[in-house]
This record gives sequence, structure tokens and C-alpha cells, in this order.
Amino acid sequence: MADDEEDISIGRIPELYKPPALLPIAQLRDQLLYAIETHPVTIVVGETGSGKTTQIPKFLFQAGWCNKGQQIAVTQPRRIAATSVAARVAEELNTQLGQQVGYSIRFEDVTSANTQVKFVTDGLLLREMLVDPLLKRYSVVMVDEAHERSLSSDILLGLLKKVLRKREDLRIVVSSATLEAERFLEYFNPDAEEKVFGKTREEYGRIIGIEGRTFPVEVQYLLEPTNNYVETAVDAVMSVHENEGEGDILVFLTGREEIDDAIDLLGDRIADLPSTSQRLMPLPLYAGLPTEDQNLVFRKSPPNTRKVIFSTNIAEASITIDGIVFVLDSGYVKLRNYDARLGIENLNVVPVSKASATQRAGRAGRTRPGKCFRLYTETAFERLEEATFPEIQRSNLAPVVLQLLNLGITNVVRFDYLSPPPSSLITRALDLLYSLGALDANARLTKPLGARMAELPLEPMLSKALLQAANPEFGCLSEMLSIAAMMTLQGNAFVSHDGNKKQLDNARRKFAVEEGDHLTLYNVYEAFVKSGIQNVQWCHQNHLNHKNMVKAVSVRKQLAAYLDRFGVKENALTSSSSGVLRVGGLPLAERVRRCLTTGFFAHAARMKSDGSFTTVDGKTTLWAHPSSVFFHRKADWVIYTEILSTRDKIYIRDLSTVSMDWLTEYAPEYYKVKEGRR
Ligand SMILES: Nc1ncnc2c1ncn2[C@@H]1O[C@H](COP(=O)(O)OP(=O)(O)OP(=O)(O)O)[C@@H](O)[C@H]1O
Repeated sequence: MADDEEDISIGRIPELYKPPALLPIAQLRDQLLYAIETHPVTIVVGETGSGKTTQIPKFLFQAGWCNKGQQIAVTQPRRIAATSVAARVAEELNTQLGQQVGYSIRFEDVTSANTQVKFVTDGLLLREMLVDPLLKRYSVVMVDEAHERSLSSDILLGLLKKVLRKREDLRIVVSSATLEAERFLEYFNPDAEEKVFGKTREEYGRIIGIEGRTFPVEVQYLLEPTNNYVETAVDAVMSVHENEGEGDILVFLTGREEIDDAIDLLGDRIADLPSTSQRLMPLPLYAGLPTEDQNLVFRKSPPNTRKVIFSTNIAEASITIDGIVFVLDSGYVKLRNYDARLGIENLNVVPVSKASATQRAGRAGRTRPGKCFRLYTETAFERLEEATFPEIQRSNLAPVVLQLLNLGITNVVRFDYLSPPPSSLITRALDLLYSLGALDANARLTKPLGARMAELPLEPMLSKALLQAANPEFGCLSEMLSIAAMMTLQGNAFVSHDGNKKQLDNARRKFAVEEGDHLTLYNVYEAFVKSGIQNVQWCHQNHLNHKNMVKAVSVRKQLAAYLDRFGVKENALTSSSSGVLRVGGLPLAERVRRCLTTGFFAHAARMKSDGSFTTVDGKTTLWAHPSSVFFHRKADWVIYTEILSTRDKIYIRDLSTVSMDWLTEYAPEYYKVKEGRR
């Protein structure tokens, strides 16, 4: 063991940090390493903050699991966890991030030839399997937060189970909340009569429990339920600020709009505070926020200031924000729910599970004792579900099915899922992929289209449109690359200054074109590049988020590199932004919209006289998002590339006008053969 290395890291840790040697997991170090050495699968169960995420990779590294040139992979369901935990472990091991310890998430790779411990999102490791199906570069794969049952981690577990049958040397560590541990063990274990590499059921997997937590967290509930948890959260922040001791506050809400509202409300309340009292510093935290802005939450509060972080569930697991003493939990979360019949993915606000509530409370008590105020009654807590419903049973499975097929799993229905998805979801995915041309009539991946779609790190509809863009019929690859890169910003290209929505609308309008949002996004991208990529001032004047725009440039480069590898080169002829260049007699703007239709035909809608839209089957009403060109303008048929649902309306964002004929031209199977159904 490298005790001396551990001492060095303790020496560097600022005084408020609990030295890693004192974390509950430290006492189990040898037992854990022995279990991992002798069993292919080790399930680790422990309280939040006991040290699973940061210490297990470190123990493994120090025990020599990277000595033979292999790496340790640790998966996280969320990007922010992968990046922040990697930074922490690098710090504890006294190495620069990206050297021995690094991370890799979609479109961002901070690793080097020296990297031995790598934190990744579970989705990214799935992608790695396309090039390294047996994950040979890893000696150990740790699947963290497996009990969250994210779509990618469930699929990953299924694939790891298969890989384990082929690699005697591989070790899997699954970190889980208590409830699911037995189930994970059972899933990996061989059958009663079976032996895998000479090991029986009993010798194959083990559960190790870690007792104790870092610091105590006192939990309190509301005595009466509230019907406005955003207002109650702001009241609670003020009450903590006025009545409790030192320490930052972390508030869990469900989405960006609520977070903006809460910050506005708190702003009004702060204005009433006496100028002599300690300041409150509200900070937002949600997935669409640029990484640099997300990282602000990890910075130490300035003197005489209390941070108040308003976050979605992205801060719920794995991460440690030093200084958090108080957690305020609204008790709600936005969860994905896919309607296979309509092909629409909704985000519904629903009560959290008990497991989530425990994770949320566990964001306090990590570097000092804490308090968690649940903004609901104890009776309501008792009524919560134990665990969150697995994502695989409520998601659009097209991306996953495409990946499984590309990995050679030909029968996706019979894949050994931890929780099998309903067959309607698989059928719908196969149906869509077939219409997109990714599958043939025997449900085999087409080559090259299907295989390339699986490789691109985009969802299948966008992959298809991008891959079609080089086709001479459309000749708009350069434009589609910019549009695709802008789409990955998920509506976060523009920012308001001090919440001024009117100014923001005017700024947007400057780039808007009547054909719709995609060409508008293209205009924004072109104008940004022309202004000079470093031009922060220009972005500010135009209400654009400079960091996100820079990110779009980087994403575009990476996408172009993928296409380049497929032998698809960006064609100089088509990179005109004038909109008048003609290939095959059609103007560029039309070719771009036709090209988008080849991917997004399933997301078609028609505007009604009241300005709302209706789906092709006429059964669902959709509304243009306020950021869309068609929030004010008239249109007939459109395709949309993103859906956002709130409690009372389903919004569509990023719309382009299309002709109804294009739908049957590019998706005859989807629209003609099954006419009765759609
Ligand atoms: N960035 C950090 N700053 C200060 N202390 C930290 C940091 N990261 C981790 N720690 C300390 O290490 C402890 C263990 O963190 P770790 O993330 O390994 O726990 P865990 O068991 O994986 O928790 P969870 O189940 O909540 O993900 C924390 O409780 C905290 O005391």
C-alpha cells in the first residue's frame, strides 16, 4: 500500500476538509481491496458521503490496478459529477487534472496518455464500447450511483455482464443504495449450476456495506403542506438566513424556469435586508448552464456572504459542495416520460423518491454537520416511492437500440436487461430507426448509414439529417454542421441581461428568418464566427452567451472530424451563407429544411388558426416556445427538433417550415404505409 501517498494528500487538504483517512470507508480499505481482488463483481453499499466515489478509485489506483498499463473507469450518471469528482480525486492524489486523473464527457475530453483513473459519464463509456467492445483498456470499471437506474447505466450493466463472461481479469464495482444491492448481485451472479471461469455463484460477487457517515444531518419537515414550493423555498432561505448559523444553502427545485423565478423572488427579498447584515449570493445550477458558470457553485463564498445555490437534481448525487450546511428540498423533480404512441418525450414534474430525498439531504453533512429542511410534511415523505422508476422503462429507446445493434447485439428484445423495457418502447424504437434508414427490413443495421448514425454522438434523428447533408441533393453540410452544433446548446445560445426579456427578444429578432429557428441558429453561428471567436463584447451586445458560442465552435469541429473519418468532407461549394447558392435548382434555405426533414419527419406539426400546433394525427396540441420564430409568426407545416413540457402545455422549440409533401417524400414508409395509424 502507498501509505506515504495518502499522507501527502492529507497534508494538502485545507483544514475544513475531513481527511480522507478518517472517512468511514477508510476502515474497510483492505476488506474492499480483497473483495475486488477475489471477486469479479463487488457491490458497495454505503451512506451518502461515506467515501465511495472519491476513495474507491484511489484505493484501487494505490493498490496497483493501473500498473499493467490499464486504467480504472468510474462512471457517473451526470456530467457535473464526473468533472467535479475527477477534480477532487486529482487534488487528493496531488496531480494535475487531466494527468493521472482525468475525465471524459461528451464533447469534452480532459485526459492524457498518463491518465490512469478516468471519470466518465455512463453514456460515454457505452460509446467507448463501440471501439473497444471488451473495454480492454480498463482493469476495473466502477459504476457509481447505479441505484439511480439511469438508462445508460442500466444498459452498461447489461453489457458489462456479458464482458465479464469473456474477460477473467476484469473487475466490476457497483455502488448502490441499500435497496437495490441484492438485486444487482443477483443480476450478475451465475445460475445455481453454472460456473464462470471456475467460480460458483458464491465466489462470483460480494456485497460490502459501509457503516456510518461523515457528519450528522438533522432532517426537518413542514407541519402543513405548501401549494407553492418555489415561494416556500424562498421563505425558507430567508428564515435560515435570519435564524440559523453560518453556512451556505443548497435548494432543490425542478427546472430552469423555477430557478430563475426563485432567484428573482429572492432578489426582491434581499433588497429589504439591512445593509449591515451578511450578504446573500444566489447562484443557479442546471444542466444547460455553461460549465464555467456551473463551476461557480464550487467557489468559496466571498467574506461576509452566504451562497444560495438553486439547483435541479443535477446536484443530487455524488457531488460535494464544500460549505453547504443547509439543504432545502422541494420534494419534486422533473422526470422524462416517453409516450411511445405519440413519439413524444415529456418532462413531468413529479414527487421525488425516498432514495432521491436521502441523496439530497446527503449533500449536507459532508464537510461539517448540516440540516435538511424538507419542504413537505413527514406524512408526504412516508408516502413517497422507495426508488425512482428505471429510466429504461420510460424513455425513447432509439439511441440505445442503435448502439446495441452496432455492438453486435442483434436481438435487442432478448437482451438481458436489469429491468426489461415495455415492448411498445422497443417496437417504437425499431420502427423509427427503420424509417430513418438505419435498419433494414430484418432489423439489421444498414451500412454505412445506420453504423455511422450509431457512431455520431448525437441523437439518431439529428445524426441522420447531418449525414444526409453531404448528399448532392441537399449539398448543405457546412450549414448543417453549424446547425447541429448550435442545437447541442439546447436553447442556451442567448442570455438575458438582468432578466430583461424584451431586450432579449429584440436581440433574437435581429437574426431571425422566416423559414424558422434552424436557419436562425445558423445565422447566429455565422455572425459569431465573423465577429471573431474571442469577441466577448459582440456577444454581450447581441445577448449571446460567449462561452456557449465557443462551445458550439468546438462541437462543430468535433462533428466535422467524425464525418471526416467517414470520408465525408465539408464541401467548400456549399459553405455560402448568402442563401442564394443553388444546387439542383433549389435555394440553400430550402435544401437545409428538406435535409432536416429527412431526420425529423416524425416530429411534424401543423399550425392552427389560434397559433398553436397539432401533431399529424391531430391528437396532441403543441405550442411554439417563446424563443421560437413562430411564437409570433404564422406558419403551416413545421418540423420541430425539441420538446419541452411544463405542467400545462407542451412546447416545441427549434421549428422550421416544411412542405407536407416532403414528409411523404423522405419518409414514405412512416407516413404512407401506416397512414391509418398516424
Ligand atoms: N470537493 C470536496 N471538497 C471537500 N470535501 C470533499 C470533496 N469531495 C469529497 N469530500 C469529502 O469526502 C467525503 C466523501 O465523498 P464521496 O463523494 O467519496 O462520498 P460518497 O460515499 O460517494 O457519497 P455519495 O453517495 O453522496 O456520492 C465527503 O463527505 C467529504 O467529506
